[in-house]
Amino acid sequence: MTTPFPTATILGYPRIGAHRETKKALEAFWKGSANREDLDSALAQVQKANLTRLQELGLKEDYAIPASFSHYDQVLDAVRLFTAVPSRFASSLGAEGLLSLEGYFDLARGTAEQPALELTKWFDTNYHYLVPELSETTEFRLNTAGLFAQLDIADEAGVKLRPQVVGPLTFLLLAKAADDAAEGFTPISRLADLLEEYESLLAALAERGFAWLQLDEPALVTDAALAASGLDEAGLAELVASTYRRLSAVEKRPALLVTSPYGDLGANLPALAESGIEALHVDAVSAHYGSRLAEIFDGAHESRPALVLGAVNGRNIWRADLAAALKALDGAGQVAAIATSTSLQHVPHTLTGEDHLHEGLRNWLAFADEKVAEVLTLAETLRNGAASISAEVEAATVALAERERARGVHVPEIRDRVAAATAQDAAFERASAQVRQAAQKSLNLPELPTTTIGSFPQTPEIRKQRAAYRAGAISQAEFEEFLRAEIASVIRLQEEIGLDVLVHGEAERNDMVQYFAENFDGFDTTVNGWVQSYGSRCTRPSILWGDVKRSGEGLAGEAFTVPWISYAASLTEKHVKGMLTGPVTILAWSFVRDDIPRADTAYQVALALADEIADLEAAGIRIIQVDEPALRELLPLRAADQAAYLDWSVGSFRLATSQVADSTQIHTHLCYSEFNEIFASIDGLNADVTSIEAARSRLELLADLPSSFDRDLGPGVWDIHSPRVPSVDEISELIAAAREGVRQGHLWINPDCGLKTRGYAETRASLENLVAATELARSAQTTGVGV
Ligand code: MET
Ligand SMILES: [Zn+2]
Repeated sequence: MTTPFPTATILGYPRIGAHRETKKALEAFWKGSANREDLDSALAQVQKANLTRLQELGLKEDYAIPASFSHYDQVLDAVRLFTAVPSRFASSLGAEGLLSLEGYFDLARGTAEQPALELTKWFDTNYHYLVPELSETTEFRLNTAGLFAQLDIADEAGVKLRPQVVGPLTFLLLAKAADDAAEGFTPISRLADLLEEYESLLAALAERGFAWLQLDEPALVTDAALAASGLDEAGLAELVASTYRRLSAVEKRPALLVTSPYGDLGANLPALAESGIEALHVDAVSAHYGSRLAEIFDGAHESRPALVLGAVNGRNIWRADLAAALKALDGAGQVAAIATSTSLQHVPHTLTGEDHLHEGLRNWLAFADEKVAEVLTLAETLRNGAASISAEVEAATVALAERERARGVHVPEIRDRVAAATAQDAAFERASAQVRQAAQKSLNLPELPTTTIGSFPQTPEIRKQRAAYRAGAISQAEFEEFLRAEIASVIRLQEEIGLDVLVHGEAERNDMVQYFAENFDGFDTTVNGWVQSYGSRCTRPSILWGDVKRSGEGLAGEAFTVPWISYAASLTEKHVKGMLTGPVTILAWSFVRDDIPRADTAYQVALALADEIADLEAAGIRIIQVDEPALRELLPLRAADQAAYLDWSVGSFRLATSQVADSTQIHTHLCYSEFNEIFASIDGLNADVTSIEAARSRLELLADLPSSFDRDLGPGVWDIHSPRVPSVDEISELIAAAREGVRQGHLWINPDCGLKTRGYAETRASLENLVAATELARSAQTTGVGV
C-alpha cells in the first residue's frame, strides 16, 4: 500500500460519449441492428476516447482516472459484480450462475416475462439508478468479468485506471426487499454476507496488482440511510466504522478510497476517518464542514486517511470561483488531493462546440472537461503553493466579476418586483376552497369530469416538421400553420371521444421545460449539452443564468402559450385547459445559476408564469393547469433542510397561481413521486384539482388520503407508460377504487400522465374506454348502485 493517492482526481466521468456514441451503440444492439461484437468495439472506443481526453487534459498520475464507465448504471454494475440477482430473473443467469452482459440488460430493461428492476432517482440528482432486489436467500457471488473488461481496455491504452465500485453500505441501503423476501426482511441484514464478496474483490484486485480501489458511499450523507438501516445516527456511524474496519483488515488488498458525494457525512465522518481506510473523499461543495475537517486532518494523526477534498462542483455547470476554493482548501487541514465534489456524470462532456451561447455566458461555464482542468489547477497548489496558480485565480475572478455585471444577470426591476410580491402574504393566498368551489360551479362540469394531462402523441410528422423549421427548410408561418392543423385535429378527436375538459395537445413544445426556457429571458440552451438520465436516455437541460421574465417588451414580456390555447378554445364549446410547467419543475430540469438563492430564482419564474396565467385568464381561459412533476425531486437529503425547501417550492407554485379569480380553476399534475409524502404537498399547493400518477400502483396511494381532504383529485386510471390499451372493465375497477377513496363530487377521471410518447391508435382506444367506463360509473351513481 505504498502507492500514494494521486493529487488530482475526479469521482467519475460522463459515459454517454462526446456525441452520445454510447446511446447509439446500445440502442442499435437492443434493436438487433448491431451484434455484440459491434457493441463491444463501439463502447471500447468511447472508453478509450475518454481516457485519451482525460490524459490530455492532465490526469496523468496512476489511479487518477476512475473506472466509471457503465453499460447502463453503476448500481446495476454492482448487482452484476456480486450476482445480487432476484429469483425472478433466475433465467437470466448464465451457465455458471453469473450474469452476462445480456443478462444484465434483462434486469435493466425487463424481459417478456419480467418487468425491469425499478428505476429511481439517484440522491437529489436527475440521474436514475436501478434498485437492487434482495432477499434472505439471494446468493452473492463475485463476478469480476464486467469490471475487469473495463480495466483491460485501460491497460491496452496504457492507463492505470482506479477500480470504482458502489460501496457495500450504499448498495444495501439503496436496495429493497424482493417480492419473495420474508415479511420484515431488510437488505442491510445481508451485510456480513455481502462483505465476504467485497473481501474477495479486494483480493482479486490485489492479485491483479491494483494499488487503489474507490468505494462510493453517498448513502452515508442522507437521513434516508437511518430509515433504511433502522439505526440512529450513532448506530449507523458504528456500522460504518465496523464495516470499513473489516475491509481494512483484509491482508492483501488495494488501498481504499471511500467517497461521500452529495452532502455532509455528519457522524459518519469521524467513523470513516478512524476505520483504517487509506483515503477519504468529502464533498466540500454541498457540505459545510468548517473546522470539522481540520480537527481530523490536521496532520498530527499518522493513522488518518489521506483527505481527498471535493472542491470543484461536479454537478453544476458553473466555472469555479478558484479564490473561494483556495480559502476552503486552507481551512481543511492537510489536504492530500483535490477532486470533484461528485461524479461528473451529471454534466455534459465539454464546452467545445457551444459557440452560439449568449454573449459572455460561455466564459462563465465549466462542463466536465473544463472542470477537470479546474481540479488540476487547484491540485497544483498542493505541490507549489497558492501563488503558483495566481494567473488562473485571477482569470476566474475576472470572469465572475464580468458575470455579475453582465446584462440580464441582475435586472433591478425584476428583483424589485419579486421583493414587493413576496413581501405580501396575499400574493400566496386565494379564497377558501369552499368559496372557490362555489364560484367554479359556473364551469358547468359534469360529475366525474374526464380530461387528459396535456400532451397528445408527438408523431414522427410533428418531429419532422419541427426539425424542418429549425433547419430553415420551412418558414415560421408554414410551421405555425402545421401546428394549427395539428391542434384542430386533437380537438376534433377529443370531441369525438366525448372528453369533458379538452387540451390543445402541446404539439408546439419540444419539451415541457425547454419550451419555457425558450420563451423566457435569462435562459440559454446548448447544442450538445447532453447528460445521462438513465441507461441510454439523455436530457439536454437548459441553462438558467440570468433574471427571469417572459421575453418581449417590458417587465411582463409577451404571452406565448395564449395564441395556441385560444386557437384551440375557438374550435370547441367545451373548456380547453391552459397548460404551463411549474416553477419547481422548470428549475429541477435546468442547470440553475449558483449566484443567488434558488428560492429567488423560483420566485422570478413564478411571476413570469403568473403573467402568462393572467393573460390566459384575460383571453377567457377558465381552467389552467400548472404541472409540477418534479416537485419532490429537489427535496434535501437531510431532514433538517427540508422545511426551507418546501417553503419556497410550494411558495413559488402559489405565487404563480394565486392571483386568479375564484371562478378560475387551477389544476396541477404530479408524477414520479413518493406517494406517502405527497398529500401534504398537494394541500400546500392549494390547487383546485390535482391529477396524479396512480394506475401502476392500482391507486394504493388513496389509502393515505386524509379524510379532511376536500379538493378535487384525478388519480390516473390508465398507465400511459405502456402501449397496452386498458379495457373498460379494468378502468371501471380503478374508478370504483377511486370512488372509495375520494369524496363524492371531487373525483376526476384521467390518465396517469401526458400522452406524448404514445401512438394515436392506442390513445384513441384507451380514451374511448376511459369515457365509456366513466359513463358506466355515472349511471351507477345516479341509480345509487355501487356507490
Ligand atoms: C411529466 S408530466 C407531463 C405533463 C405534460 N402536461 C404532458 O402532458 O406531457
Ligand atoms: Zn406526468
